[in-house]
Amino acid sequence: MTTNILEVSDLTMRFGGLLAVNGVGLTIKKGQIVSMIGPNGAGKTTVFNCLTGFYQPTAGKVVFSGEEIQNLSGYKIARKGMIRTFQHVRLFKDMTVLENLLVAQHQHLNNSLLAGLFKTRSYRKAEQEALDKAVYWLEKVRLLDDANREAGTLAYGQQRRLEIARCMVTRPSLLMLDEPAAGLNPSETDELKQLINNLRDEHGISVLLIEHDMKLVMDISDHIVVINQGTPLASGTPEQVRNNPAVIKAYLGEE
Ligand SMILES: Nc1ncnc2c1ncn2[C@@H]1O[C@H](COP(=O)(O)OP(=O)(O)OP(=O)(O)O)[C@@H](O)[C@H]1O
Repeated sequence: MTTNILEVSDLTMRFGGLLAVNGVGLTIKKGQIVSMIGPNGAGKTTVFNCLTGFYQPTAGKVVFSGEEIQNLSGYKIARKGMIRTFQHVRLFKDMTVLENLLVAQHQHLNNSLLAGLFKTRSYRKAEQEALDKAVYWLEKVRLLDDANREAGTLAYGQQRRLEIARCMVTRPSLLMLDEPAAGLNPSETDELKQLINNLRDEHGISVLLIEHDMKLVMDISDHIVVINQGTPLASGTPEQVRNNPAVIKAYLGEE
């Protein structure tokens, strides 16, 4: 049995004349934290969009939990356990913090309209489980005291944590975070690092991270993939990537 949760090979995405992603490959083993780095416009978010079904890749193969998914819709891929956040926070800002987590779970529940109307026993049980899970994750991301606040009134760092909780209530096996540290101060970034490590260590989650904060990337990653102008440039451990002259020139040298 494979220990790889994700195997991507020759991933290519073309927008008209622009080759945004050109033959990218990456592998994530179960329980690994893998980061994808590269200069602005390198194609990182486009890779995310291809993996999660927002875009249909022009070419390439994506195997998730042993199954090819490159032709599936985003909805089906999410139900298989690949869940992402976005570069810019996307919460239901007029709903409360708690409601955000309940809505996320309803999108994954299989209850019929009739079961909801008549509030059957199985419906009530599912509702209670959803509530318990929301409370569990709110505690984990230190937002339980804010459960009844409108999500839009939270500080930015709290909104970022709520986004992660919203992913986690759907029980993903692969969590994909698009620049989760953007806009966070150093102590919030440190807290984020602990949270991501905890998701892996206590919940067995694999993580794919896009991030520009090099300290976070170097501290947290088991493996790093570097892309430049859509093309794979290097991959390896943080140590190997940090010392790779091509990476230093293309990316770190820009800092
Ligand atoms: N829907 C689209 N249509 C046309 N071009 C696109 C589209 N999405 C992305 N691109 C282009 O693809 C290239 C890669 O963009 P992408 O956002 O994936 O880079 P990135 O590495 O995530 O950048 P950043 O670090 O700045 O977020 C860019 O040239 C971008 O303009």
